[in-house]
Amino acid sequence: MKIETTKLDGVLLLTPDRFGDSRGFFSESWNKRRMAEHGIDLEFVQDNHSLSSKVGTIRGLHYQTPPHAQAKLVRCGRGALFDVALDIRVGSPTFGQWVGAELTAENGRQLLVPVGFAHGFVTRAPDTEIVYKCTDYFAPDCDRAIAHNDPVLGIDWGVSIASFTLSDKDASAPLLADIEPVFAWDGRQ
Ligand SMILES: Cc1cn([C@H]2C[C@H](O)[C@@H](COP(=O)(O)OP(=O)(O)O[C@H]3O[C@H](C)C(=O)[C@H](O)[C@H]3O)O2)c(=O)[nH]c1=O
Repeated sequence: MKIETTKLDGVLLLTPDRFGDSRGFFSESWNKRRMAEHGIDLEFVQDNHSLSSKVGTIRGLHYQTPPHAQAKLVRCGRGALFDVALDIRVGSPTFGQWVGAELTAENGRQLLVPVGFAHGFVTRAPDTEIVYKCTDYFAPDCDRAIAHNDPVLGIDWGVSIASFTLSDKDASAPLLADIEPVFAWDGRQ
């Protein structure tokens, strides 16, 4: 397992080992005990799986508010996507900053998105499937969105396309400056 830090505290890139043979490969995509040995102690309760047919489909940026805030461990099951985590912890030295990583079925990379961060992705291949683990259950009343094209955030999705494919919710999501602040930075670097 390779674990890489990012410029955002707690947002990690994980690359599980793959054991190849003449049939293909085997990989443990999540191992609670091994992750705890690396100081990553998360209790996942829900797995999500979505298919996005078109290149340039954006889902996000989303988060759930307390008491149902979610940390997520994201990977790509088929195709390719660019996954983004955005710091929305008020008082954080990296508030409003984002990091992104290309996750593909081929590279097997995973992005760990802690509580206090919004999450979104854009597809970079047709029929891309994302699978991710969540530390709390879906709570529609706590479901929130931030505009993928907020000019202050300046997220470079890395897909040159005339128009992205978005849900109505995402097409009308508020700017970061207009959301209700619900996460506070805990002061640890
Ligand atoms: C998130 C979720 C949705 N749903 C139902 C609600 C809707 O009827 C349908 C589609 O929901 P939504 O349009 O919110 O799906 P996405 O746009 O893929 O949302 C997700 O996209 C970004 C990338 C995320 O990180 C979140 O997990 C989540 O917000 O699935 C459920 O039944 N359970 C769930 O956990």
